[in-house]
Amino acid sequence: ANGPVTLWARDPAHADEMRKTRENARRLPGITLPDAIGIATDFDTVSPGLPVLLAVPMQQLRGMAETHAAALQDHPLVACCKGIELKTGQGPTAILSSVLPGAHSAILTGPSFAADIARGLPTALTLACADPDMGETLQEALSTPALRLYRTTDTVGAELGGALKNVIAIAAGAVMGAGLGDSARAALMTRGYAEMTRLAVAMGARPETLAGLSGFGDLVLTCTGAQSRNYRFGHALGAGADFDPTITVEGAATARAALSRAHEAGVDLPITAAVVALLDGSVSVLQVMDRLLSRPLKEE
Ligand SMILES: NC(=O)C1=CN([C@@H]2O[C@H](COP(=O)(O)OP(=O)(O)OC[C@H]3O[C@@H](n4cnc5c(N)ncnc54)[C@H](O)[C@@H]3O)[C@@H](O)[C@H]2O)C=CC1
Ligand SMILES: O=C(CO)COP(=O)(O)O
Repeated sequence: ANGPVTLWARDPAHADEMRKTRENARRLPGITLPDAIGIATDFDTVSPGLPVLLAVPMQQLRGMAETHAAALQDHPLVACCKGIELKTGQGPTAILSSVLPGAHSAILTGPSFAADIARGLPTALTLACADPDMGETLQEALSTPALRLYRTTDTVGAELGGALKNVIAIAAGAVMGAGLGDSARAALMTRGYAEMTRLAVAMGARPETLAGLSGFGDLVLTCTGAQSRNYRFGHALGAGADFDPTITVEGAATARAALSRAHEAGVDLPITAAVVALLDGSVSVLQVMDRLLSRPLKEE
């Protein structure tokens, strides 16, 4: 809507197909790419200074940034991924700073299914950037009449909200897949939100960021929206059904990464620990629920 925009793809055959059909049939079927979107396989065709949005899975962000470091360093960088890197415990903006020292980076996160945004449906997101001036510039450049961006300088809070809600969404899906009911899901979402806030605040986040779009907002969407891959993956786990292993499910690696960060910080994450146990296959959903329900009674 604010074009022109260049869509970069690493696979030349896929880029050619999208140029011919004006559709990304593999990732976004049924949406015609607007004329203002050009398709490139060469990063160098993007004019220096224009923001680059990095929409790759979390565990691939470092490798992608390293491969294209020379081309990326002249651009403001906006990470669109949600998660914590398994091998370092870092979030997207810390990864970009470590690969590209001196790079200006931000994170775009919040409740949004790509297919909804592509259809022009109303959506509100969080743009987090430590540099307030750059945050304001990006907020204006990326907002459209249907896509409303709120800004914050709390990158830690925005990143952790987006990362941790995926873990809780797996748990919510598992509860529903196992037939434990809407009330159980509501309990899990609420205690999950407490857990997300506990870890994020221990990592330096502001609690009000977690209460915003990037935390609470995205938790609600992902734990209730059938489009969510994390929710659907959890649902399959709970129902004992198969799930296509090629689908990106960010919460799986992030659950493990969050748990090790929580251990270091001395923070208790019972739901995240339960998700990791489920992923390991060491317990069933019913055993996990029994464990959670039999914890000592305490104040809310
Ligand atoms: N799909 C959605 O509705 C939303 C996705 N996100 C986040 O965006 C991130 C990406 O998700 P999706 O685009 O949905 O995943 P996806 O799996 O559908 O697509 C990821 C794309 O990245 C490419 N890719 C993977 N590794 C790469 C590498 N090393 N170098 C270059 N390209 C690489 C893949 O070929 C693919 O085109 C995730 O962290 C997700 O949580 C955030 C909000 C909404
Ligand atoms: O982050 C998302 C919605 O805000 C997309 O969720 P999934 O990755 O679970 O599909």
